[in-house]
Amino acid sequence: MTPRYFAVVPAAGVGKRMAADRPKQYLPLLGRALIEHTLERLCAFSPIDKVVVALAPEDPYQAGVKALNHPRVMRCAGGAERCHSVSRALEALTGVAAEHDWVLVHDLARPCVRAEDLQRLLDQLQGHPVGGLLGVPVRDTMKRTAANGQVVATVERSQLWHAYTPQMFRYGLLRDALSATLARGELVTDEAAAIEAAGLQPLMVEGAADNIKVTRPEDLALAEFYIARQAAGES
Ligand SMILES: Nc1ccn([C@@H]2O[C@H](COP(=O)(O)OP(=O)(O)OP(=O)(O)O)[C@@H](O)[C@H]2O)c(=O)n1
Ligand SMILES: C[C@](O)(CO)[C@H](O)COP(=O)(O)O
Repeated sequence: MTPRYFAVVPAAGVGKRMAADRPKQYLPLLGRALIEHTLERLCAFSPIDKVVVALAPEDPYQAGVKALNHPRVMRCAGGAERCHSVSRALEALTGVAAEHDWVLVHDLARPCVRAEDLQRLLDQLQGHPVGGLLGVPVRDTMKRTAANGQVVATVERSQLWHAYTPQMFRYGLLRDALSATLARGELVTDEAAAIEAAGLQPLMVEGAADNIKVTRPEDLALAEFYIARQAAGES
């Protein structure tokens, strides 16, 4: 049976590292809240049937967000950590997604994601037994330090990647791997880590480096720069 595609969007963070007057998903980006950009891109990608957005239960800002009223958007309550928010969004798909359907987990905080990268993920994972994620190769020399800041090693970088999102896995596999991880009392910062903990190997799919996560204040200007470059047709 042809699998369907669902997006899960963790959007319940408080943006501590942004140190702004509101959660970063509601900060202006080119005149619109950041959340509008990310959800608009996901809703415009036609293979995606539904977008489940995990929001903070007490979030007073969501009322003004146009994209949250898109017919394909569902909302659910997020959790204390990103992995809890993802787990709750997967629960919200119970009875909606079939076990073999694909779930693309994408950070709300990544508004620059390109449609061509979403399509590349679908194309390259179509027949893959596990699933995978977008990422970019590390470009700098990588060092490991001790707690005191002293460099203890140079890490061989030819097989090192920055893990990005979306991270795309079969619904049943991701749900079970993540719930097993959480049941062990472990926290993971991405979905691939839960899949790896289940002894499986996700496929890394190289994507555009401009699919950045807006984390710190300077990232807002960077995201605006990248979105403007994309609009001008620059790769
Ligand atoms: N309990 C949480 C924490 C984070 N997120 C979401 O996970 C994505 C990536 O997390 P991050 O960039 O760390 O966002 P914040 O947790 O808000 O940032 P900070 O760590 O600086 O507070 C964001 O879209 C964020 O909204 C979430 O849904 N639920
Ligand atoms: C999922 C992620 O964006 C992959 O790099 C990253 O792990 C999120 O980390 P955060 O600390 O929750 O932003």
